[in-house]
Amino acid sequence: MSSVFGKPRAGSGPPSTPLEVNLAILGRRGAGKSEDTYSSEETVDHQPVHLRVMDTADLDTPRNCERYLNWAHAFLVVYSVDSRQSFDSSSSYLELLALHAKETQRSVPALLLGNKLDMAQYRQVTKAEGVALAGRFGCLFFEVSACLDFEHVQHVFHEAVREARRELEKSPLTRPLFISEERALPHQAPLTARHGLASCTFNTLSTVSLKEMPTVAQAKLVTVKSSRAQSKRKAPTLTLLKGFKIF
Ligand SMILES: Nc1nc2c(ncn2[C@@H]2O[C@H](COP(=O)(O)OP(=O)(O)OP(=O)(O)O)[C@@H](O)[C@H]2O)c(=O)[nH]1
Repeated sequence: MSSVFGKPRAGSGPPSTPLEVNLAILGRRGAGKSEDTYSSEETVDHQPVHLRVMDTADLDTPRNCERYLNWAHAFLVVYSVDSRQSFDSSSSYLELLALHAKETQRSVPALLLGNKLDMAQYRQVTKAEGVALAGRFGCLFFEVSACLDFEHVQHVFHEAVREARRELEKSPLTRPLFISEERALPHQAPLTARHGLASCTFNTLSTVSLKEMPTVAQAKLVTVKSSRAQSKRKAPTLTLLKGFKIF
């Protein structure tokens, strides 16, 4: 799989052109996903990758799913190994993704991730259960500790990129839909991208419409931001995304 990366492909432009990958992180609140939308320049198997990560913040079940279903090239479904509820939710997300794939005839890879492995003494979900759930939906499975194991978390993100890329190569003409419109709630000022990606702004989203994804120069990446999320971002939590050095 890794040999695919870093090699120029017919019709794919110069090798230095970053591969653009949208990754949506799904899961019940508290699973350790963090909560925000980020961009990051990564190198995966010697190839530059412009990775956009949309972290969602559903309370317990999937909601307002259109914002990521048609946007993502890959999904990371996260639960916490010390939370049975979060595991049950991850099952709902995988079912949702499977249904969407069936309806749209578009296969988008999903990876199942059991987080908080450092809390294994409080496990409510066995590794075998994670493996079985992933097997049911045909996705890769990992257990990690976002707090303690940066390398492994990075590996998971890179695996997601590889999976996304493989699908993109299979059907390069199938471009994902893109959430293009937003209407910020009054009194909530837009947040600017931490890494200065001019094409991204992070605002509160109240309405969405879907279009074909524009080129990156035109792109305006938005996500749902709750006021809770905005206040949370100041909290010094150790999270998956922080572990991934997107900050
Ligand atoms: N022990 C442990 N705690 C973690 C780990 N990852 C995240 N946490 C903690 O779990 C709590 C929830 O993390 P968040 O990143 O807010 O989880 P979330 O899934 O985004 O949840 P919401 O923000 O509520 O949507 C925080 O206190 C984190 O510090 C981990 O690997 N191990």
